[in-house]
Amino acid sequence: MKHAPFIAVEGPIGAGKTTLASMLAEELQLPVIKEIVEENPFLDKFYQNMDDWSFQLEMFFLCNRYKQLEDTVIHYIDKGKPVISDYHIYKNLIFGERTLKGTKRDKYRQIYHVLTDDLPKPDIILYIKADLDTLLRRIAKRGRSFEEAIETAYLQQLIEDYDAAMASLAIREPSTTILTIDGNLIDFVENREHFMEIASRVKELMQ
Ligand SMILES: Nc1ncnc2c1ncn2[C@@H]1O[C@H](COP(=O)(O)OP(=O)(O)OP(=O)(O)O)[C@@H](O)[C@H]1O
Ligand SMILES: Nc1nc(=O)c2ncn([C@H]3C[C@H](O)[C@@H](CO)O3)c2[nH]1
Repeated sequence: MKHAPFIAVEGPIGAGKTTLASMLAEELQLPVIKEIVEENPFLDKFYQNMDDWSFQLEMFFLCNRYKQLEDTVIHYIDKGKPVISDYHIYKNLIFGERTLKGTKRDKYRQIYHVLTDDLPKPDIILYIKADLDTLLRRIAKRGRSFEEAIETAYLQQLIEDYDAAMASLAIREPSTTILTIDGNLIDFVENREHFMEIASRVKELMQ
């Protein structure tokens, strides 16, 4: 890889994206971009009633991430500096396709493409896969009260949506390297060797 890489960590809710991105940033001495969660005024309402709140929520996430990615381009990518993010804006489409219906979904798709088609794609995506039991355990461990209302069927659906989206991305974006991490077997939090294995794979990819 000749230029400074743009690295994104992806995976369904609670997979460990923020945790892994922060650990890698420290180990590899990279700046880290984290998604904004606590200031989101719609998330709580959305988990109580998805049909009523999905459009507001998806638009809020999209605008926030668009701004964050614009800043990332200005401060890092255009200056040739490597950076790691705990999400990729592509996740908006994964969620939007799942939570929106009918004309709102059509409008959202169009807005998504207008905003993002010319933005840089990550060079490396670390895709953390995990099964439903693992995700439910981690979401419970984190203990955000508004996430108690997450339905298992929704989470299971997202696991499948992520798998399909990553498979399609691998075909459409051959310049993005996707490194899949089995989040059920590889415990980068408790097992230092597991973490160092991931860190050295990323270092190799950055060469
Ligand atoms: N490999 C792991 N082993 C044990 N616990 C983990 C592991 N990865 C993450 N956790 C824990 O699981 C919880 C969720 O992790 P984290 O917040 O990093 O997930 P996330 O993918 O960023 O979530 P979200 O999709 O909501 O942004 C945290 O409490 C974290 O400490
Ligand atoms: N509907 C929807 N669309 C998104 O783009 C999106 N991104 C994150 N989330 C939810 C997952 C966690 O609860 C919490 C923190 O990641 O926010 C989303 N929900």
